[in-house]
Amino acid sequence: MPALRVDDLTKSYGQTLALDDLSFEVREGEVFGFLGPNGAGKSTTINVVLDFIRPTAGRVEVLGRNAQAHSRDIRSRTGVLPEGYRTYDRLTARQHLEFAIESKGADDDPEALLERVDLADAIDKKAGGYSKGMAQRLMLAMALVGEPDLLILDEPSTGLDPNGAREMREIVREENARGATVFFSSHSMEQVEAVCDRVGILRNGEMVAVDSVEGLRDSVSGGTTLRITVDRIDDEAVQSVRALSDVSTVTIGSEQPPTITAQVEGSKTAVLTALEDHGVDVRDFSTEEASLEDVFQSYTTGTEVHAR
Ligand SMILES: Nc1ncnc2c1ncn2[C@@H]1O[C@H](COP(=O)(O)OP(=O)(O)OP(=O)(O)O)[C@@H](O)[C@H]1O
Repeated sequence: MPALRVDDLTKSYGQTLALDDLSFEVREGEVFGFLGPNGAGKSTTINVVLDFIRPTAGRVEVLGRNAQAHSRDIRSRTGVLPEGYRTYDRLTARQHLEFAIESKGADDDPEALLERVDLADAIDKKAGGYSKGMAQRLMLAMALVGEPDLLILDEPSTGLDPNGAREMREIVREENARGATVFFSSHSMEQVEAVCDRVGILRNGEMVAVDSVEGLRDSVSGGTTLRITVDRIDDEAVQSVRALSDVSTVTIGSEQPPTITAQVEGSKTAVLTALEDHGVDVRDFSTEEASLEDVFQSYTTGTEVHAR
């Protein structure tokens, strides 16, 4: 049984088609990154999953139950970090957590939860005085109440500094190790890379790719970029590199000493050998994979992106 199953989900807001026949699954026990640019439909999907909004068409099952018919039961087994801040200025962190613990019928210790998110020092301070990052940490602590089977985190790194973002990733790993399925949305490939088993990329309300980070990288990178520093440019040598079946693009840099840059799908040695066979001296070479941001860009803008 998948932890989350979305089937042919469509959501229109008047003329705006926010979700267009969207289907995907999140497996039980995995960390799934839900990526997409602004307006792609991530929050809309999460809001349907939690039954905060109703779909125009389609079906969603969460933890094996229909999202609309069993929303109360689903919410009691799900921890949610919503988009934006929903803290109450006049309540302290302890009071926020006591409220969350009571409404879930859980027995967590507020202080222990706040220690996990590094906010224990502010336990009795009112949330009105919190920074954005502190409010986000408090929201995360509230999501952890009751050891949920499913954690849904909408843009969890919002407002967090690099330390906070790292701690958030650690918590995701800990929760996953405990057995929770984690579904989190992000604009940033970098955020999901470190923790996700699989990533789904949403664009204009449609899933354009679902794969492991490695799989996504392989699918768009067009291979590896091979950058070779040579003693001189020899036209015939360059032609022989272009003629190799594994090589797609070859560009020549005008700096001194000159460089030849080639997109290579297969053997890099064949490229070096082709140059050397024409008497060109290879002084140095380096290889680079496509960055994950390149991968994301290629899926979400439609432009072809090669490894840099
Ligand atoms: N309440 C609403 N009324 C009308 N249109 C809406 C509403 N909520 C979302 N939309 C539209 O639906 C589309 C998807 O929005 P959504 O907020 O789900 O995207 P998102 O991927 O979460 O974006 P972001 O990363 O900016 O949070 C957008 O075109 C948005 O303008």
